[in-house]
Amino acid sequence: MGKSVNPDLAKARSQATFDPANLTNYLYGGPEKLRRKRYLPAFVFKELCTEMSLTDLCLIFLGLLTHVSDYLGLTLSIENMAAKEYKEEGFKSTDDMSREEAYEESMRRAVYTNKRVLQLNLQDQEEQYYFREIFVPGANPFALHYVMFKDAINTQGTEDQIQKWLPLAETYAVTGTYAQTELGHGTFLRGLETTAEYDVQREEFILNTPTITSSKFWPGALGKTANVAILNAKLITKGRNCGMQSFWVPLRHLETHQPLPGITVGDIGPKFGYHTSDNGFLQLNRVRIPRENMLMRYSKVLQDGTFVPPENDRLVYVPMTQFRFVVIGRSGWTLAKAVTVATRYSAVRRQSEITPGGGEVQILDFQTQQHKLFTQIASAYAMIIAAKAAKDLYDSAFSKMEKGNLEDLPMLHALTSSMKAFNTWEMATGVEQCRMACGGHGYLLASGIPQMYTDMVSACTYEGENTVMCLQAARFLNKCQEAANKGERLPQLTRFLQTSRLNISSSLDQDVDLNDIIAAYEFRAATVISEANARLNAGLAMGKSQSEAWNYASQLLVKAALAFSHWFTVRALIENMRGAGFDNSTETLLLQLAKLYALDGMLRYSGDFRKVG
Ligand SMILES: CCCCC/C=C\C/C=C\C/C=C\CCCCC(=O)SCCNC(=O)CCNC(=O)[C@H](O)C(C)(C)COP(=O)(O)OP(=O)(O)OC[C@H]1O[C@@H](n2cnc3c(N)ncnc32)[C@H](O)[C@@H]1OP(=O)(O)O
Ligand SMILES: Cc1cc2nc3c(=O)[nH]c(=O)nc-3n(C[C@H](O)[C@H](O)[C@H](O)COP(=O)(O)OP(=O)(O)OC[C@H]3O[C@@H](n4cnc5c(N)ncnc54)[C@H](O)[C@@H]3O)c2cc1C
Repeated sequence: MGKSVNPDLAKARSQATFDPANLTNYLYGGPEKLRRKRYLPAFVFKELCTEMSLTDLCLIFLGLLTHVSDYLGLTLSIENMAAKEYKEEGFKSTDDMSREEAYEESMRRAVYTNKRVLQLNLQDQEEQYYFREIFVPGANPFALHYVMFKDAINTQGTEDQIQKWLPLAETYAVTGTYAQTELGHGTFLRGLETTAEYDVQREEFILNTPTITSSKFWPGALGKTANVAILNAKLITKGRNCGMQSFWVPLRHLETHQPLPGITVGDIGPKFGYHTSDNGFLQLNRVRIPRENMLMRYSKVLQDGTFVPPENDRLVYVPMTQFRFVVIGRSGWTLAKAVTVATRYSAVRRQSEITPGGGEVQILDFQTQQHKLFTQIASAYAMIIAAKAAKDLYDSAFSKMEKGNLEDLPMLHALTSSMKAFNTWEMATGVEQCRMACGGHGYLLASGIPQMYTDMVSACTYEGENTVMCLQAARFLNKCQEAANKGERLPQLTRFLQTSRLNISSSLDQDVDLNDIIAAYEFRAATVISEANARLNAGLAMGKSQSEAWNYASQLLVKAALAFSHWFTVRALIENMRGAGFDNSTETLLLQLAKLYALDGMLRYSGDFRKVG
């Protein structure tokens, strides 16, 4: 039975000047990926919410036959799925639940999806994500398990450790978390106090949180869900502090789920959002783990306690860099969801008149409403497309790193740090704009937008607080500026510092040329980076130390990192829209959207652009 679509919405859709399928296929990576994305959740959702009749099964089976090559496994597993095992009483909204009930509801759904992902043998990370996102729309109690816990094993573990631990994680024989942040330190990792002291007699590490501030605090799933942690601690061996290392630490008994001896663990309490994630605390009272539990891909502790340092002590940070890419990508999709809700609402909401007596109009007809929403549609596209461009850079750099070539690590760290800050701040602002564009109904939890905000705005804090991440990127940009000042060769990504010139051909009465837009953003970034460098050097000239001069210039350094990210985003958007092979009508529209995004950015940062002429 087809759902009836609101006539205003149907009318708005009928006026499209392009075929949405072209765009959807592009965004999801092609018709095949799109079909899988649509099919899997819809199929299993049906399994959840209705009694699966034999007729249903036959229809589905017949329907699947047309894709038998892809879905044979899925089809066959449907047969054994007919059992009532997955009959649920349907989904209950968590909006009216207590935090405890909401956690349990999310846990029920997450366990269900974990089982189905295994039964359907979904190997593709994206497909797993689509699947889970439909059933556990809020914070998933297994979020850390899916991402950072497994990534840490894969990137920090030896081959033997990966062979031993990854199957346990993949089959949920263990449920993991990534425990790094402490009550006293989240940003300043060199300040972490948890220790892992090597006992050469018993070839074990003794893990200890010696002070209240050293208690692990914030890790997701620590409160109730996880029974193992990848835990970061200061390694001490032969009396020497060897810096932060990662360890596989059992937390709870695998059968009883009770905390193990020496472990005090629990939930940190209510939060602004992420209510269905049990962020917790952990205290370790001289807990012993075998030497083999240190993740030793890059650094090692030999039986006699000798520490073998990594080739680059930043490699221990790779799981954070990897997860920053996830955040960069998901920020655009989060905004895309919010602006879809707000735009649809604006097509069906009739309020006030434009022409007196002319009757109430769709609020989408107000230019102010269009400005609120179309700029956010453009921003969502920009972030999604820039994230793809950044990921391509990441993949090529990461494949070099896996062969031992670490030359791109600084660029990668700078790119992930600045883009994570830029995208999450833009996402937070954009989602809130979409909420307000829906008036009172945007304030209802039923709109879905408030939870998107309260859950996802935490991404401005976790995985590297945004200001700190901008300053990290600024370290790299400032070094490049110093090299540019000396006429030295720069990494490809920052060569514009030496070449950018302001030779804009567009004049105000012409339709702006896209190349001029890229040139303007490039020149703005080069100018702001150069100004930050000049302020730093002015601080040094005033007799300040390097660190005092850095602090003196830090506000400009943050601006430099954001201007760099903005340029990277505008360039990626325009270049990808031009080169994507769309039909004329779609390409015209997308380039119009790219111009809207870029010109809106110039208005929002008009100070920078006026200053650079
Ligand atoms: C809206 C979208 C949401 C999407 C969500 C997606 C999915 C949902 C699922 C899960 C979400 C749920 C929960 C979220 C989980 C969150 C998990 C966490 O938060 S884990 C904890 C994260 N913590 C941090 O990120 C800590 C940040 N701090 C640091 O990284 C460091 O302390 C530092 C700020 C970088 C400072 O480091 P340090 O003091 O050691 O050194 P510096 O002197 O600053 O730098 C030295 C040198 O090292 C380089 N460097 C630093 N880090 C890295 C790195 N990662 N990679 C490479 N290089 C690095 C740095 O550049 C310096 O180099 P140089 O300039 O040459 O000297
Ligand atoms: C929802 C959520 C989930 C999380 N999940 C996990 C997890 O699973 N595992 C985990 O280990 N951690 C987790 N965290 C912790 C998170 O990683 C930290 O909160 C984050 O790293 C920020 O550290 P902090 O809280 O100590 O803030 P602080 O660093 O204390 O930041 C406070 C202020 O100080 C400023 N500041 C700090 N250092 C500098 C500097 N050098 N220069 C200028 N300004 C500075 C910041 O900009 C900020 O304005 C989570 C946090 C949240 C909110």
